[in-house]
Amino acid sequence: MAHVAKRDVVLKVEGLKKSYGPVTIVENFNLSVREGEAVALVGRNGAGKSTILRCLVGADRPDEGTVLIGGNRMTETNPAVRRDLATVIDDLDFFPDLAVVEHLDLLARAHGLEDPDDIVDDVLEQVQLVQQAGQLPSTLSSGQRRRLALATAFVRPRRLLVLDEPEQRLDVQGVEWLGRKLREDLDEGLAIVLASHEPSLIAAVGAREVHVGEQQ
Ligand SMILES: Nc1ncnc2c1ncn2[C@@H]1O[C@H](COP(=O)(O)OP(=O)(O)OP(=O)(O)O)[C@@H](O)[C@H]1O
Repeated sequence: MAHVAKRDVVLKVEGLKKSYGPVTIVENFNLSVREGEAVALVGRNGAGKSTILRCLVGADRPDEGTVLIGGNRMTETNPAVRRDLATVIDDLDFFPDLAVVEHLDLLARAHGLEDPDDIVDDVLEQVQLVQQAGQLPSTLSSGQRRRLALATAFVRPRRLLVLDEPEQRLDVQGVEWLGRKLREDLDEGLAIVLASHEPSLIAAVGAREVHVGEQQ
């Protein structure tokens, strides 16, 4: 069904520039993403997709340009930005002595969810880690660790979800699940930006493709 109401812009990036030493990786990058919209950054290895994502989430500081999330300027310390933004861009560092379920429980409570137990159970089921709920992160397979990383984003409130190659190390069913899950998030009004090399995921999510690094 077409929504008549105009959807809010959740992410606005203007004039982003990032160099490492003398090498400019990204220049004059602009992006606007509304509620219920997904954008996939695509392009060759080294094109600058992760660099852009790192600037969006405050993990790296752009040399020029502005990043607004929910109308607030991106700084990691801004609580309004942190409330709106869920992100999985690197392999997460987990607490070595906290079990899978304890990680998710901690995050859900830290974000003040009313029913943390229900949400944690639900997400554990979605990422198929129910049987591993009591295991420590070091005992998980690499794909299971990836699922736990994704679960940390799904267990908390969010308006904007930023994911860097979320398909990494997921099996075929996992990639299919992720496509459905992101589609559901979009239907609930979330905005999503991902970098991906997996056309089937981009298609399943219905993401608008933005090509990075092709002007050089
Ligand atoms: N901290 C850094 N110092 C120097 N160069 C860097 C740094 N981080 C990234 N680069 C360089 O910036 C370029 C863009 O890297 P980036 O990780 O953004 O690419 P990408 O599009 O995400 O690639 P991939 O598809 O391989 O993940 C690469 O040439 C990389 O070597």
